[in-house]
Amino acid sequence: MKERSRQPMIVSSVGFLCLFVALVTLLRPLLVTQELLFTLLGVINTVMAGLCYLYLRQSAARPWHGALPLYLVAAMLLPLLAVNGGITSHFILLLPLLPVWTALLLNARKGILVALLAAIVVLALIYFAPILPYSAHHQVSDSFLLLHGLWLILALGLSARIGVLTERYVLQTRSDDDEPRDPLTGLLTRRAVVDKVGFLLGESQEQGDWLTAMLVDVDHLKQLNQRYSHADGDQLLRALSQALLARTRQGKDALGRYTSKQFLLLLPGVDQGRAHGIADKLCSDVAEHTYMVDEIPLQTTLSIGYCSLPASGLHDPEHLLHETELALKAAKQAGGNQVVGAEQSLMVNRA
Ligand SMILES: Nc1nc2c(ncn2[C@@H]2O[C@H](COP(=O)(O)OP(=O)(O)OP(=O)(O)O)[C@@H](O)[C@H]2O)c(=O)[nH]1
Repeated sequence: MKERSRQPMIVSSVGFLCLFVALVTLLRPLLVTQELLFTLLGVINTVMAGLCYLYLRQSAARPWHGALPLYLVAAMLLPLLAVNGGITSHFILLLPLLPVWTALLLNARKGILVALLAAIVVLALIYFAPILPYSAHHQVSDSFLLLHGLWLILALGLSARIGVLTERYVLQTRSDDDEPRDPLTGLLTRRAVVDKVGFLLGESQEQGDWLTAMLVDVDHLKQLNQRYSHADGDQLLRALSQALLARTRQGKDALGRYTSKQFLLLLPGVDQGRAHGIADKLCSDVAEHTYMVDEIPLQTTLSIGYCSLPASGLHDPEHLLHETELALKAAKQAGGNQVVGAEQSLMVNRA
């Protein structure tokens, strides 16, 4: 999902939610007789959504903003379900919208997680049906409740799948110009390249292939900045990012500036053996190269940590990035100018 376009979508969806809840609260008593309690809950929900909307409109984008509307909906929906007959409540029909909405606001993996959580809520509502207030449990059979629950769980599964397809469509149709770029190097920003980890991991698992994540750190940049100048350091970072970019396969690999002096390279279809070869070659090429910056010959070295995950097994993006960071940490601790793979780094960290 696009970093820059997500915030307006979050704000407008919370605004829409606020309007929807306010209208239902106002109009529903005109159409059906209902307890005062529902109007009260509706008013509370409208105020909550309104406050969230005002907050989102006024504040700068934050990484957790995408999750805010989802917490809001959970805070609105769960009390309504608890007092309005649980699984037989018509409010439950809103539940299958959540996974696809999560995929749009966050990512498809979180959408799948929300679908699982919602399925647990459905099962809990079936279990607690006899004690829920206003429950239609006494008017319907247990088998009806189970069938209704099954239908909802299927709808949640379908919604999660639509979320996955939507995310894939957006990522595939996004042109390079739309991607958020780091101003110094022109590479993808940290957020944009981390977004790609989940997408590429999902693709490699579907295709039964490997995915390698490689973190490349520039050694002793502080020393170089102090000896020459920060501007020279900037130029060196630019030259290194171009050297890395030249090694990526267009339309396949992804490269971004992960931290100020670290680059994240994502290599789909590359296993441990190939990853080690690529990293070794990169390390030695950079160490042997002399970069001309303002007519000053500069030399530097790189430390590289990588982690290659096979298609088998359940992996998530956080796990892949964590293992890669550990591998890089091991390479730095061993003195820099070297390559460490995740398995090696685990051995180093255990020792
Ligand atoms: N020129 C330049 N320097 C940067 C940039 N971002 C961070 N730095 C510098 O990178 C240095 C990082 O310092 P350290 O964390 O000690 O890392 P290091 O000097 O590379 O040492 P090791 O990581 O141990 O090899 C600091 O001096 C920062 O000022 C940047 O965008 N441009």
